Amino acid sequence: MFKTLDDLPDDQCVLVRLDLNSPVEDGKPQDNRRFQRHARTVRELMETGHRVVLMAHQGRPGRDDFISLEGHADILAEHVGHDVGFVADTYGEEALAAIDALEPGEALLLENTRMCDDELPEKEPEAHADSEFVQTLSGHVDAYVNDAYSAAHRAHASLVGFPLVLPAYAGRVMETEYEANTAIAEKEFDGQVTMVVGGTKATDVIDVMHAIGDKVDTFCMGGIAGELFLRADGAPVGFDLDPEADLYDSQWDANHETIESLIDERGDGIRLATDLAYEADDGDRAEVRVADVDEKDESYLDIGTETVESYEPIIRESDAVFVKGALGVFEDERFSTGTVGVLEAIAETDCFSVVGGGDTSRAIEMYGLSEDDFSHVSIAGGAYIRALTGDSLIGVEVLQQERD
Ligand SMILES: Nc1ncnc2c1ncn2[C@@H]1O[C@H](COP(=O)(O)OP(=O)(O)O)[C@@H](O)[C@H]1O
Ligand SMILES: O=C(OP(=O)(O)O)[C@H](O)COP(=O)(O)O
Repeated sequence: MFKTLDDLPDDQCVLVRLDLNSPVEDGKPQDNRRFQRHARTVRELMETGHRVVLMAHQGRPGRDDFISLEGHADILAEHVGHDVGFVADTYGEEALAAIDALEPGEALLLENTRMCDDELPEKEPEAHADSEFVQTLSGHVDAYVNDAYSAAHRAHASLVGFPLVLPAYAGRVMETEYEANTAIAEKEFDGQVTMVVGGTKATDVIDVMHAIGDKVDTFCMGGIAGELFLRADGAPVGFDLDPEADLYDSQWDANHETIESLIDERGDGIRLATDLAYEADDGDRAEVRVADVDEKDESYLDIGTETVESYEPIIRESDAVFVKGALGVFEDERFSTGTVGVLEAIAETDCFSVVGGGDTSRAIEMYGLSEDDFSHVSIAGGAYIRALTGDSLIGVEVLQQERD
């Protein structure tokens, strides 16, 4: 097990890794469950008199959601109930001066860790620990807290480097998500187990579908992942109309062999959409049967109504349902039918259910569903699905290693 905030000595300057990676609309981060959950860790550290230095990432370089964390500091402060400062620097002089000036009970958010060159390359923890980023920041703090369970599957510097250099602890979100997801991975179900797979990060899911396959009877597919499966099944869909967007093509290149072998192996255990929705010229939602598509000339933004109706009875007959990723662009009400239909079907049954993903779990409150209707709502997506396979997460592993 790892040490927690209960083991942290008094009066520390703590470097805390959060996961505030959020949906971005018009260049602004959108409030979501991640702020609310991490606020608990931050508030506890501030109110017990520590000096709190926060690190987090947002988006991926080159994407529209790769933005500064300035707006995140304001949203976090609202949830914490105390001011949270912001400095537009990751570990340069400005950041170090701001850290050194912190008073007990104050908190400061550093700039997007992915703006620092040392952060992103996936490397061994030892190599990250030697980086200038980790060595420099470590010299200005006493301890490291990792609260970012939902990013713990990534071997990035801010997640795996610091625990080798500083006394390291798990934050409250790390602790609760780890306990919940480990317990879920160990659960056995008598009846049908269904996994609803969608979202944009198809690679994260497809990577582990073989390993999860033992536990899951039926996969119901949607989102980008679902369209890639349709392509492997011979439909003329599942590629980028605008190659700049790169939602499909590189994920297809990386995963098509795995997808083809999954379809071969599992046959009917993988349910694909039979119809898809798109935006018609008049701006309304329109639907097309997959069998009638000769050539992809629309972006498909949701599974169709017939598909939702075919997934609902599978969910009603299940003992356990896991959701990873939205089945459509639910943020736009016209394309929320798939995601909301599936969530409502789960909410109406008393099956064991987990909804995962920072983005996907937002659909619950957006469409008037209650968190209480699900057994567990995780703010982790890729990390939770990996945990279900029983595999460890690198960010958790380094926290668990005892150091002198
Ligand atoms: N067909 C689609 N085209 C574009 N985006 C989609 C599509 N289907 C789902 N999405 C998007 O997927 C996002 C969630 O996916 P992802 O980031 O992989 O999951 P999470 O963060 O919940 O783990 C949602 O914000 C939704 O808008
Ligand atoms: O949002 C995240 O993961 P998720 O979408 O799987 O929940 C994490 O912040 C990891 O982000 P990344 O997938 O860009 O490495």
